Amino acid sequence: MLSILPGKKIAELDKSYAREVGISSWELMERAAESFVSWFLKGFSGVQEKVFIFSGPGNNGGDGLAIARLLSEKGFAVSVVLFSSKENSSVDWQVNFDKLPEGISRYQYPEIDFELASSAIIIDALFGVGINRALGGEYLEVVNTLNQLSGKKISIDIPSGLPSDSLVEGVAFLADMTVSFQFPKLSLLIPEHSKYVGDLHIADIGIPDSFLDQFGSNKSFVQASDIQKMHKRFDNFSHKGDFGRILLIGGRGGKVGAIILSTCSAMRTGSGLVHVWAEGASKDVIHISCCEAMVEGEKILDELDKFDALGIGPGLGEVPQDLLRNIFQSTGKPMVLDADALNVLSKHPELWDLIPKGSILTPHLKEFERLTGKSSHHFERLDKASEYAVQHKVYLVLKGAFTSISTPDGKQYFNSTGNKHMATAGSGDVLTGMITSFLGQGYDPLNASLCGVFHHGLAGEIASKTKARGMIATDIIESIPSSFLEMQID
Ligand SMILES: NC(=O)C1=CN([C@@H]2O[C@H](COP(=O)(O)OP(=O)(O)OC[C@H]3O[C@@H](n4cnc5c(N)ncnc54)[C@H](OP(=O)(O)O)[C@@H]3O)[C@@H](O)[C@H]2O)[C@H](O)CC1
Ligand SMILES: [K+]
Repeated sequence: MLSILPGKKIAELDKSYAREVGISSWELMERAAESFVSWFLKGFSGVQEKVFIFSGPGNNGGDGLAIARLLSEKGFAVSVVLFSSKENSSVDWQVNFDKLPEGISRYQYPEIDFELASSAIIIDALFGVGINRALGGEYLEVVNTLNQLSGKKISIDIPSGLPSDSLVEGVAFLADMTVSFQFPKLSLLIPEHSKYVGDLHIADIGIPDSFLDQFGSNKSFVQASDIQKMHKRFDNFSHKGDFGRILLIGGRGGKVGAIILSTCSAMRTGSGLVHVWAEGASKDVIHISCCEAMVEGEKILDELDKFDALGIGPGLGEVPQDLLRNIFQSTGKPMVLDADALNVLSKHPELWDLIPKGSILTPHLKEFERLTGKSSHHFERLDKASEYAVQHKVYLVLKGAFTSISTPDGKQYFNSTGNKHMATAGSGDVLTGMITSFLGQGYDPLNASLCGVFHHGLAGEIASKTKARGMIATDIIESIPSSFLEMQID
């Protein structure tokens, strides 16, 4: 798992890693440049030959110069635009400046005709994690101009102008793609910055996770290789009881569709037995839509002990708080709480400390706001999520791009799968079914949350390859099996 370190720790990280493995800071920069270039060649080989690199005075600018050299060696027509004098630039910038091959065109700002750059790929190497104030003067001027150009724009490490751990002030580079080194900076994961970041790619520069761990970050970025290890393995003698018996509670009135989505997704996630509590006419509809499920009446609420996990909320509608209170008091097992169950909790904070420890709450941003009040930005929301999880000893899954999972011990995990097409009705109900299913299969609440969120996102990515903007929640469910196949989970 990749630790997410604050920007101000990165210089320290570089220094101590270079010392540990006996390489120079320039060699580490070279690795970063090579990693960027190998990513670049996969997407841009033969597409476009002209590249303009805007290089600032620090090591981000130094990365830009090293990349200029490597791309020029690969046959691209590279130009660099410089801002500071050599002596006012970082040491490794100077080394890379001296290594620039003859064939690279050099411009000293403001002596550049932007007309030349307008048909090129623009690489932003103005500032990285060392930015310490809002853009001003010629940097502001150039970023404003570049932001008007229509060609492909790529940022190295972080779009220039974005601080690594706080909200942007003023102007920042609008990248189509950002290639961040080793781990994503926190700032790249928040919704307010999404228009600057574009598509995010993480470029490995060879610093092992275990080395990053020494820096004691409580935030991590979760990738496929982490998730693979969290899965339980079953064998040929496993029977449906081993895959868990779960109960889903919701689907009242006109919202039966929500609990059907949760039910079908729990089945597709591998649950052995899925029971659904529903009322009135909803029962028949559930039977018809998901014939593998068992539909239960009110009496089942007296038999909660026989279930390995509960998922409560999708399509539940307004219910008296006593329903939740009774459920909380009659089982100590962790459960998944979503949608209308969260709305009951928002109105009744007196229930918060009755929630069984280790339960998983899955609010989207609006539901989270109802629970904890308005936040002025996502950094504040993340802090509140962490506080809530610690205080009430629950897992708080805050849904959205890079869904975060806050834990009772103060850690925060960020998911790496999913895309914009998943913002569709019922997508959250699918997630509830998936997490409840994993919980019922005996995964601990953290692994159930991480695996649920990861496979939900991966299934969404797979479905959107053929459905794109037309994707609906059912398509995500249909792609859950492919997400297991892709990860070689049998
Ligand atoms: N492990 C890794 O991830 C590696 C990352 N690398 C790259 O290095 C940068 C960080 O480099 P650093 O030199 O620390 O910082 P910057 O390049 O971002 O620039 C800092 C310089 O800019 C000046 N500054 C700061 N803000 C402004 C501003 N708004 N306007 C003008 N100038 C500004 C600052 O100096 P001051 O004295 O003026 O404050 C600095 O001189 C990282 O992002 C990666 O790209 C390494 O290449 C390899 C390992
Ligand atoms: K940059």
